Amino acid sequence: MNSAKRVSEIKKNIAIMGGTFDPIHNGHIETAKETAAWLNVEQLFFLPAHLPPHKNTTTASAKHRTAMVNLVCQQQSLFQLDNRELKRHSASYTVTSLREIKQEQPNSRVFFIIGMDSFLNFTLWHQWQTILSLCHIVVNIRPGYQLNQINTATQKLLKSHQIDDLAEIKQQDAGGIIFHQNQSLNISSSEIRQQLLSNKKQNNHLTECVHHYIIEKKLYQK
Ligand SMILES: Nc1ncnc2c1ncn2[C@@H]1O[C@H](COP(=O)(O)OP(=O)(O)OP(=O)(O)O)[C@@H](O)[C@H]1O
Ligand SMILES: O=C(O)c1ccc[n+]([C@@H]2O[C@H](COP(=O)([O-])O)[C@@H](O)[C@H]2O)c1
Repeated sequence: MNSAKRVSEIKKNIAIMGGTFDPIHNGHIETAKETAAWLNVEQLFFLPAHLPPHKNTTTASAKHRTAMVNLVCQQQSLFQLDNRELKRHSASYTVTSLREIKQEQPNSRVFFIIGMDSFLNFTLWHQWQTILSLCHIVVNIRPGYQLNQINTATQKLLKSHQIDDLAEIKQQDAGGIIFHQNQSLNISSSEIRQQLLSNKKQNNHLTECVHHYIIEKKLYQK
């Protein structure tokens, strides 16, 4: 085999964290940093959902939510915004975004990062089997959500797809599910929206630029 061929076969690892980010908070940011370090990737893409498939509504518009994610990305070179879902006007199915990403970067190995709460419903996701053919799923343990809450379909899925070793999952292009235990912060966007309703001046769970943006644009008020 010549060296050009060997180089072209080297997979680029890509980490993607999708979410509603209504708003993006330190739980997302710290989890993203830790998981990126653990996966040993130089870049992590935040993928804000325009119309989150399993949420009836959002409080802030997709434009504002994406703008807040963008502010965080501008502060840290590790992070990059992927705003492709903003450009689509139908439900923001992950499978559609992953198909596009794999088409753009066929030589990549994609790690899609989700929290345990999202994973508990994974077998309800649109074309979840196809998702597993396009990426690996990294599930971050999140306080309050336990693996013993999974349904039978997910238990079956884990039997055939769970991989416990990071080195082993990197041998495959896709189809693995791996759990990651990090120093999860017990924070959620819904709690933060509640806090913002009662005390707008200070919030320890938001980065300063995001908090400023929220105040400036008068988001999450009554
Ligand atoms: N504190 C956290 N630690 C680890 N993962 C998290 C945390 N908060 C959110 N996530 C994960 O990040 C992704 C995007 O989450 P999302 O934007 O829905 O935030 P959320 O805090 O769960 O929002 P909400 O409270 O409105 O449901 C999901 O996969 C979710 O599981
Ligand atoms: O594609 C789906 O059917 C699907 C269903 C639920 C959630 N997702 C994705 O999972 C990520 C986390 O979603 P959420 O609703 O917890 O913010 C985000 O990227 C969503 O688009 C995707």
